[in-house]
Amino acid sequence: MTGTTTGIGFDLLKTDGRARRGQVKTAHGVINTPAFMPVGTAATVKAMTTDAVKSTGAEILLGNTYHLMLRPTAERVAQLGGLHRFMNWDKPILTDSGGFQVMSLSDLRTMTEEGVTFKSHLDGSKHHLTPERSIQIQHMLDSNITMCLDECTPFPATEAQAASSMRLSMRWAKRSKDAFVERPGYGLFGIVQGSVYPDLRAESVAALTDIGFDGYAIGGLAVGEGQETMFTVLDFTEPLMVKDRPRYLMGVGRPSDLIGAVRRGVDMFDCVMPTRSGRTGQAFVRRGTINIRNARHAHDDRPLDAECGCPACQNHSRAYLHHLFKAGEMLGPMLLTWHNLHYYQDVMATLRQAIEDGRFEEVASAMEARLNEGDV
Ligand SMILES: C=CCOC(=O)Nc1nc2cc3[nH]c(NC)nc3cc2c(=O)[nH]1
Ligand SMILES: [Zn+2]
Repeated sequence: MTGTTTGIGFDLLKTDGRARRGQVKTAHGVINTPAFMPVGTAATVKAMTTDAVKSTGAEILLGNTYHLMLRPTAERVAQLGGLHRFMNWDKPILTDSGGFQVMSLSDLRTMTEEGVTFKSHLDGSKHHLTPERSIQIQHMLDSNITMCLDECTPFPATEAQAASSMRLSMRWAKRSKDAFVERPGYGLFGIVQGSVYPDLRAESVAALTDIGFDGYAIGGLAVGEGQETMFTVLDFTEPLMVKDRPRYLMGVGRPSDLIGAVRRGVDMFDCVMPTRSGRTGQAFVRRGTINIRNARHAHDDRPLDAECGCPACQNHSRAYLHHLFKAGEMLGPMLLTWHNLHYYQDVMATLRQAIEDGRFEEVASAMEARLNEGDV
């Protein structure tokens, strides 16, 4: 393959159908895949200490370039030794390029061939984000896995809109690659775009593969298209992707999304669902979801999930968690966040083991059936 970077190692240990069991090797340690990455937006996984995050089984965190460039700035984090030291997380970190969050969080932004100009949602200050600047920021953060600056094509988009958006992202991918400083144990991922159009997705995969990246993310999904469409796009995109590099599906998802995407050959995931919804009182459990604020939990002495080894399920009842949320106690969001992240890691560990044992389909379909049992 032309121009392959060698920063990040990837071993494909076993496959079972299209499901893959592998290991991503970085300067800060190994990531067992399929892997779920908790989102650590502003150098913190909200409501969790880094020890707590480690106890859930997470082996890699996601940091957000957009937030960190605005506050405390990449220069400050670099001055303090990089993001690992700044937040006391010594395992791998993946940072996003900022593109997606600029479009979803900032106001008054303009996109040009050069990059994106926007005003901070914090203080209205003006900022420019180009592929070169995004790569430089992620380098200053000492990110193990850097993401190209891309444009997440909005959904829905016409084929013409999706084509021009994807082709801009491909030009930015080349500029990102040219700006990236190669280091052993550090890598750069390209991002496949093309919306729901097979020819555009194929063109994007070919363009990125030709440039050569340590891994390939699948962007432009989990943007309102729905699970069925997302899986259809994976069905015609994944077979075109090289097998010896990790695949990363951004912004995904609920447990059923994770299971279906692992079945279709995805290795890495990130999503705010377990943390964000944990803070609002929604717990993900093996049989579906529980909204702990619902009155029916007020006197329920059972744990959220009897099979869960997390502190919330080991030490507390649903009634107690219900009380904490009703009382607005900060321990409520902490415990539900902890539970959700622990459960998400249990889902990934179960899928990894199932692939190793050659029982993926049996295990995955049993998990999917339980998720629909309801009456949790
Ligand atoms: C986070 C890793 C690096 O991301 C980027 O630098 N760019 C990028 N982020 C995305 C994030 C997404 N979240 C969802 N749903 C919640 N869909 C997403 C799609 C994209 C995308 O197409 N590009
Ligand atoms: Zn639990």
